[in-house]
Amino acid sequence: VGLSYDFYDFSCPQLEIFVRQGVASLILQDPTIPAALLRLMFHDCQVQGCDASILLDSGDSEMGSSKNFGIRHRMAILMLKSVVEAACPGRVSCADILILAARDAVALAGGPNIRVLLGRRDSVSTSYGAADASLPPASTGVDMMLSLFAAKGMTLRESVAILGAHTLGVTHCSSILERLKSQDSKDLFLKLKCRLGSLSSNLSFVQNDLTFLSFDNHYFRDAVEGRGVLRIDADMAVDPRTAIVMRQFAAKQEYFFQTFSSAFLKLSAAGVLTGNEGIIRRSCNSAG
Ligand code: HEM
Ligand SMILES: [Ca+2]
Ligand SMILES: [Ca+2]
Repeated sequence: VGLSYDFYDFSCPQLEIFVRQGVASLILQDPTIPAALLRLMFHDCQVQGCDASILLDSGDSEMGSSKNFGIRHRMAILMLKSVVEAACPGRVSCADILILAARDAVALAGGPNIRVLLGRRDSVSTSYGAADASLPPASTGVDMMLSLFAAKGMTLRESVAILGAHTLGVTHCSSILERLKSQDSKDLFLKLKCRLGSLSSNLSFVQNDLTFLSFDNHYFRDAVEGRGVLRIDADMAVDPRTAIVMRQFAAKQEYFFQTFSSAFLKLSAAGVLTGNEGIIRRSCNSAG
């Protein structure tokens, strides 16, 4: 696809060190940063590929889509870019910095150390309509999830593994209103956590798993025991296609880590701009 492991070996040999150290120092200020960076990567890659389109601040910004509710810390990438830009001016794309930051977020939160391909270029434009059409709604079920990730070349187990990203971070109660209103007893624990009254508040939230600051396989253990937070988390534990894989990941963290790593590579390489396509933005929030 035009991506390679050694893309910046000559043009910016210290790149991976800059990003790793930058993410590490951000985590000292806010331990929930890894969750934000990992979701940011998914929401970038899902809309016209991993091209840093989510960072553009034009009037028509992707952030205007309600599907991007809860996206945090886009500024972190702008900060990392300014560190990189000081040493390697005009040479490193925002899209690659975003992928490296997400990869480092996973590793620094205790997950696998994923080797990623580099050489992506940044988009010159985007639209919030594109984001609205391509991002999955909070109510996504197993069928839609599987076709979404099959389109990225993922196998069934890779699709289940990439959802293991929900081992990090939080879900706002306003994102699970359907489950909070249902009469189903399996949704009771969420009602207790969100407490009626503040249901639609943007301020109340639940942890995605018991260890929401650590990248581990607790997400799968929780889901298998009926404590999945989002509909997709809960449904994957009972759908016969995905339930077996969920139980395997719950039992064996190393197997989850390996499968997550190959899924991450596929997500981060799908539909990217390379070569002379796109540009290298000087500042990540504007196409210049
Ligand atoms: C069908 C697929 C998916 C759906 C429907 C989905 C949906 C959601 C929703 C609704 C939230 C909560 C937002 C909020 O209320 O603040 C969330 C959080 C999150 N998602 Fe997903 N997601 C999906 C796949 C993914 C993937 C593939 C990744 C990463 C590779 C990911 C990473 C995250 C993370 C880390 C959070 C926590 C964010 C934070 O704490 O700031 N998700 N997801
Ligand atoms: Ca994008
Ligand atoms: Ca966890």
